[in-house]
Amino acid sequence: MRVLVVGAGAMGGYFGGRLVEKGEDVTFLVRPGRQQQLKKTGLVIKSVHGNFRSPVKTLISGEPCEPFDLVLLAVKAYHLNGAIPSFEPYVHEHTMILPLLNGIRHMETLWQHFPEKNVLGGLGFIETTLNRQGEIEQYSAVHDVVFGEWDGTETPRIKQVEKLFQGARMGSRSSLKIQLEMWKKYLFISAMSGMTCLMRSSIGPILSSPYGKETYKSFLDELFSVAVQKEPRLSPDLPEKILTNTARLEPTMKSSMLRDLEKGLPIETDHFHGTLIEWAQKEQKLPILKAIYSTLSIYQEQQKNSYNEK
Ligand SMILES: NC(=O)C1=CN([C@@H]2O[C@H](COP(=O)(O)OP(=O)(O)OC[C@H]3O[C@@H](n4cnc5c(N)ncnc54)[C@H](OP(=O)(O)O)[C@@H]3O)[C@@H](O)[C@H]2O)C=CC1
Ligand SMILES: CC(C)(CO)C(=O)C(=O)O
Repeated sequence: MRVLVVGAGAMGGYFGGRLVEKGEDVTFLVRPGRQQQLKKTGLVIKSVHGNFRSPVKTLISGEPCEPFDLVLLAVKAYHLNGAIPSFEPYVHEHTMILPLLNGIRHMETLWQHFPEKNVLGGLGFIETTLNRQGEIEQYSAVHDVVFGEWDGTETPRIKQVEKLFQGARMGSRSSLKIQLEMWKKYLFISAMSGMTCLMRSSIGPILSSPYGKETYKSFLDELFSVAVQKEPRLSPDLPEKILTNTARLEPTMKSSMLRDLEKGLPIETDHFHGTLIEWAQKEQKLPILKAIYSTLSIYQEQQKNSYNEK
């Protein structure tokens, strides 16, 4: 299977790199800066599961290339609109697009540009970031990809994707409930990114702080109250379950949004928190969600201004 990884960043670089390590036919669609870096150093993964370094095939949008069988989409939500025209020419009738972005709203964006049958549902569970040298650093035990048909059916092409990932140094599984799994991760990550960025801390100290757990649960209840209107199949005990699972994480675990914020990079708060506020009913108060979104919007404005000044 010919694979195009769109976004050779923290997550795309990691999973794409693991496929290269397995010997799969992988090309990375990159912009010129990242291409230079990859040409110089190769793709470098520094991971708790073992390091890897290798030259990789890169493609700059516009260069001629046959369409791919699978597009592994791993850009940030705020880059999606810019990225779509750059990989569109390499998508044909039978190409599967597997988005690994956090959130839900990117699905609507993809359906506006591609036939629905081309787009799978997907998730990446991993804690990874790019360091100053453009190397991929991966920290905790989890490093899994989950994928499935959006309509929950079992298809031969999903079996092909299963085969692609099997034997690579990473976890992978298909899901017949990918919509629900994406919603659950969306609530989990909205809560985790919101709380870790608000409190500027990894998860352990937040949950053991005086009102940390209580605030976390109230925040999850707010997020759930909006989500369940869009996806009524979500179970009422979901906030409690997410809190329990969050408390089991390594205490040092940070959200990728906090890692980006610490580096002064843009963040996905519009995609996570802003979307939920937009989807809420007018009468829903959502005090914690609005406080977190406001806090992160201030950061976002300051980040844009400091970037413009450079
Ligand atoms: N990092 C993590 O631990 C996890 C992240 N996620 C989710 O995965 C998604 C990606 O996050 P992450 O990997 O951290 O992001 P990164 O910023 O590390 O990587 C994104 C990459 O996309 C590239 N890119 C952007 N636009 C284009 C384009 N038009 N053409 C080619 N490449 C492009 C950027 O390249 P350039 O160098 O050119 O800017 C960058 O390297 C997000 O939705 C995030 O929430 C989910 C689970 C865990
Ligand atoms: C919490 C984590 C690391 C889990 O995959 C994540 O999705 C993120 O920070 O973007």
